[in-house]
Amino acid sequence: MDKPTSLPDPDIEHHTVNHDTSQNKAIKHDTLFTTPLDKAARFSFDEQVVACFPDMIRRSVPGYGQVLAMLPIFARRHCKYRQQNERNGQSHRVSRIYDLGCSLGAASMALAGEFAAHDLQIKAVDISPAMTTEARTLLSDNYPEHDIEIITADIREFELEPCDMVILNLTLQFLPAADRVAVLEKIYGALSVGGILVLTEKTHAFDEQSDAWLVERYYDFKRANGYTEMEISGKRNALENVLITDTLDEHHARLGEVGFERHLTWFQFLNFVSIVAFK
Ligand SMILES: C[S@@+](CC[C@H](N)C(=O)[O-])C[C@H]1O[C@@H](n2cnc3c(N)ncnc32)[C@H](O)[C@@H]1O
Ligand SMILES: O=C(O)C(=O)C[C@]1(C(=O)O)C=C[C@@H](O)C=C1
Repeated sequence: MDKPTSLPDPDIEHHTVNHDTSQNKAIKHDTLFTTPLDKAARFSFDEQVVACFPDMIRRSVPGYGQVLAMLPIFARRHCKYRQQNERNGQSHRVSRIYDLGCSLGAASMALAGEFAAHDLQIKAVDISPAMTTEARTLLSDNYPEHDIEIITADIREFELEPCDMVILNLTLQFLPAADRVAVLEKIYGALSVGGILVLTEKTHAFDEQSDAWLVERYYDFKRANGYTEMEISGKRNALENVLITDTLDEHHARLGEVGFERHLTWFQFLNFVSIVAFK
């Protein structure tokens, strides 16, 4: 029997793959780590990663599609059209949402797909020009009527306007540990009362044995999605000191420290978690 190349993920087709095929671009299969690489080579969000990113993230992040699918559901409850927006010379009220570390804009697309164009203003920010160039094309091709701005910037230096929802989907883990509090403080300061931060991260467990079990089952997940031993170890090396995980407790402690009174883990799949923090 043929081995499956990926585990089924009920929501993923709708939220990522379709958007790429809509512009008749074949999604490149992730083959980045199929050949031995220089051990010192670091993972970076460059053109090569951009070309296969939808396939890579779908096969590498357990629950990615489910998390994206819940974003518009959370937005309906927490975005109350609080921000004033100028468009076509007219002023009206919208909900402002930030997608920080947007990559190809999958979270923004999940939101745009479930909201009328005039209800949302989305600002999607990423430090990688390769990502934002492609995201701009994808978003404008798929949602030409929506108010979505794709910005190339470092979220550590980027100023946030008042907003109702902030998404940090697998982004905080790529910031130097020392910079994480300041970014979360800025987000807390920009959110309106009633607004939310959705923080999704890869984590490690404090207890070594539990962590070893989670990591091994995560590699099993990758194997089941068609990755070879060489690909798994090549990516692990490349991500070392680039993707730096915290424990779930550290995330909650930090959210409390910056001012969020209530924050809860609403999703966990192996070592990947998503937290919602309420202002
Ligand atoms: C795993 S990807 C995020 C996936 C994306 N949020 C999604 O839902 O598909 C991490 C992204 O964070 C971006 N990033 C890393 N450091 C950043 C920074 N300081 N400022 C802005 N973006 C950053 C990377 O360029 C990369 O595109
Ligand atoms: O492949 C891994 O080990 C991962 O941790 C997956 C992960 C992530 O969590 O951000 C790492 C890099 C790519 O951006 C896509 C996903």
